[in-house]
Amino acid sequence: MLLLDILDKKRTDGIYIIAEIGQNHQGSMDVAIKMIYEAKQAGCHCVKFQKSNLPSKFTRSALERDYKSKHSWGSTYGEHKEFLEFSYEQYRILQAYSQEISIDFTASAMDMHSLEFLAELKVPFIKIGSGDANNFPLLEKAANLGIPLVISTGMQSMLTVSKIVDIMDQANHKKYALMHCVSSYPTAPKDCNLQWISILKQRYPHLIIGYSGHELGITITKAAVLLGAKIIERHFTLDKSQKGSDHRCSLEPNEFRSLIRSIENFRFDTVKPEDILGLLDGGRDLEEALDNNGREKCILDCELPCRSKLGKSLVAARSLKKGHRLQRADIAIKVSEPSGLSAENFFDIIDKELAIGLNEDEPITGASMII
Ligand SMILES: CC(=O)N[C@H](C=O)[C@@H](O)[C@H](O)[C@H](O)COP(=O)(O)O
Ligand SMILES: C=C(OP(=O)(O)O)C(=O)O
Repeated sequence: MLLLDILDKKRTDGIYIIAEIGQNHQGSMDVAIKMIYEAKQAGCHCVKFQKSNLPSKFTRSALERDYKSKHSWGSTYGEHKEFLEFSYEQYRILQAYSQEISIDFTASAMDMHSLEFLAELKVPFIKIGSGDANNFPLLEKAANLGIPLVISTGMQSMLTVSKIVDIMDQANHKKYALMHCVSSYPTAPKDCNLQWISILKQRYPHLIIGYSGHELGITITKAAVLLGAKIIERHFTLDKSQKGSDHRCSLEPNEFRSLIRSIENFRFDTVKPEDILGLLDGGRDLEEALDNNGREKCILDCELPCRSKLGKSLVAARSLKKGHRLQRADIAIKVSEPSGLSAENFFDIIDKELAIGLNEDEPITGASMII
């Protein structure tokens, strides 16, 4: 399998292409099957879905909040997500069809239950999306399962990235890649910060670095490959004009085909940014995408809406009394409404004493604890 060969450094010439079907299937198995077929025809190596167990990923109030958007499939966010979620049985059908036509099949594990389910399905690798890159217990568990991982780093600081690497090291897990990603839909060229691919490569020369892009078009993704990204993930759609948050920044089958054809014709390893502009005949957009203004990887302003909608918080895993000292099992990591302390603080609050009682799913904030 190409991805494993890339992770094992047995192949330095191939680029692994993931078609992120995500929730672009509109809740329809027929559409999902057609998308898998089209992704295979376009030359993609893998189709990827997003698996959530809704009460594990979201607090009750996050599921109950109104979701008024032209992209909404329900009146609450929970109804919307329920409409787009395939069952375990449906996943098995999609996996079997992918096997039949020889395309890799996987999903992002968006909570512990989904991680366990995907491990049971024996997918070739599990994706950890940007929303869970700071979900350290999920990363620990995934690493300890020994399954190859592809971990996105959107909405995260460099400090969080270094913690991800520490967690993988502690578990002695070596089969994983980090994806440069900006969680803004679509990402404006000036926010793409493609040079962070080079920075990740310099900082972690032993790791495979990839790119999960949300920009419009394919030129910036081609530049990511020239900068050394070995795994490419783009959202896939049959028609960009459809209802749904991700269609606009997705690629249609012909665009994927054209991206893959270009990548196959690249005959260089890593190219200097100044040469990429000439090679790709790039204009202003590419220039902006390649310029990170000397910035260290950080959480970008354009990512704040996504972080506030889908970023994970620390919440009470069960009802807890005032005065209780927090233990690992007391803390769950969920999308919470309102939000609590950001998930990357998980280890910092263990053993802290609660200043107030908390009900299950209530956010844990600075004010919840005696410091
Ligand atoms: C951060 C993250 O999970 N992002 C995912 C992957 O890129 C997206 O596909 C979201 O699931 C999608 O944009 C959510 O849209 P809505 O809120 O309309 O269901
Ligand atoms: C959120 C996801 O991806 P990314 O962060 O790479 O966009 C995902 O794969 O579910």
